[in-house]
Amino acid sequence: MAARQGRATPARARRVALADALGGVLAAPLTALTDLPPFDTSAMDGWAVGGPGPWEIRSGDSVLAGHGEAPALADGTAVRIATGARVPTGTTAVIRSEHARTGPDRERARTGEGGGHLYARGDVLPGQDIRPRAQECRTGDELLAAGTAVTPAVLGLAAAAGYDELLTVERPRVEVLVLGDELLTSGVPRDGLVRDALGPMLAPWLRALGADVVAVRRIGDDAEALRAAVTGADADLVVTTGGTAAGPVDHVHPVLAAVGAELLVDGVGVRPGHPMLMARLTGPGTPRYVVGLPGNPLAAVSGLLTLAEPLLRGLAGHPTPEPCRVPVRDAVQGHPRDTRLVPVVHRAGRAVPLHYAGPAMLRGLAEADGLAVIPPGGAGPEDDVEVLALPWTAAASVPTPARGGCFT
Ligand SMILES: Nc1nc2c(c(=O)[nH]1)N[C@H]1C(S)=C(S)[C@@H](COP(=O)(O)OP(=O)(O)OC[C@H]3O[C@@H](n4cnc5c(N)ncnc54)[C@H](O)[C@@H]3O)O[C@H]1N2
Ligand code: MOO
Repeated sequence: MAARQGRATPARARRVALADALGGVLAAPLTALTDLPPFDTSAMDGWAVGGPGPWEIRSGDSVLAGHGEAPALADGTAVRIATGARVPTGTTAVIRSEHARTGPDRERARTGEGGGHLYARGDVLPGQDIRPRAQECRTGDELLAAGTAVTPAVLGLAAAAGYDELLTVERPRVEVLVLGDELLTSGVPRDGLVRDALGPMLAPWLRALGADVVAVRRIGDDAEALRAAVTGADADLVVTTGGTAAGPVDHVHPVLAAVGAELLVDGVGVRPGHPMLMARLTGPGTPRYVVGLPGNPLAAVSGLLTLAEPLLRGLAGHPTPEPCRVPVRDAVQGHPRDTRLVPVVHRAGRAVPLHYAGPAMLRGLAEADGLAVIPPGGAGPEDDVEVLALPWTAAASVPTPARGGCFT
């Protein structure tokens, strides 16, 4: 549902300099602005030759990379050429320096004129060591599809193909509203107050998911302040933390009802995180979304991975990744009706469940590289389970074709 909503929302595109495009997503196909190579190019340092040898060496002349077009090469002649240089018209092959020898011409030697002839040490095949123009692509060829993630390699290809800027999907703008009167922003817990663990965690996490986090605001348990923050946010997505349950100061549901938001998800069968929600705010412009994360920190992460991440992925134009399935090393207790998410770490091709996986705990998660999806009733040793990757480990994971799983 979250992924579908994200994909259905029209993406905004913007032009960015190559140097600023890393990590973005192509908003349009990357088509070649040039043939590649743009001209017939020597692949080796050596000799450009015309026709069959031996060849008379064109003296006083070398064809270098980056130079304009050299004079045409007549049949039976050769000229020194460097790797990357444009081969002169009339060139039928390039011979590497180590595959040729030069010999003074008898007549020139006799007259003391110098110069000489070039002899191949082996067979010379027509076209050898010439990279023909457009070998890699022709102008207008589609090199990469819209939706491709901009990696360092994509930047290199785009530059080679003539781009100074790329059209990328604008990063979804996200505001984070951290709710709760009991939260401290520094020091150790005291007098019933606890440290805000979500503010410091969510902004970088959301950035790693491709979001532009425009603000992290701390709001007490104050319905009016929450209403003002939700309606006044200049963002595609507002992520709230805490206040999703039905306690006396849990204001998320009443505020969403008061502002006429449409609840798309109102609680899920997953532990921790069952009170998570997603809503759409209607109004002028593109739809804005609210994802309400429960206050318990691991419950918040559960909502982050299962609601906010797929929504953001859709809004940012990222394709949906293939699910990873990995065998669990140890039995994992399940919930009788709901799915459980359990922090795991990959060891020797197995997902090892970690301790300290309670809804209010981050100790297991901080050591984890994924969250295993444990079906109702639990999983036995060696059962294959889906593992949700964490953004900082997802980049390092590779699919294993045999089982379709992912191992870091
Ligand atoms: N009667 C019921 N009570 C609760 C239920 C239920 O089904 N019936 N569900 C529980 C579950 S499960 C969760 S999860 C929480 C969700 O509650 P809220 O989203 O309303 O969150 P809060 O009440 O605001 O906080 C819960 C807990 O988390 C701590 N918290 C909140 N924000 C932060 C933060 N930024 N950093 C660290 N810790 C935070 C807060 O102090 C509370 O301890 O509801 C249960 N109750
Ligand atoms: O959903 Mo609660 O997250 O079980 O802690």
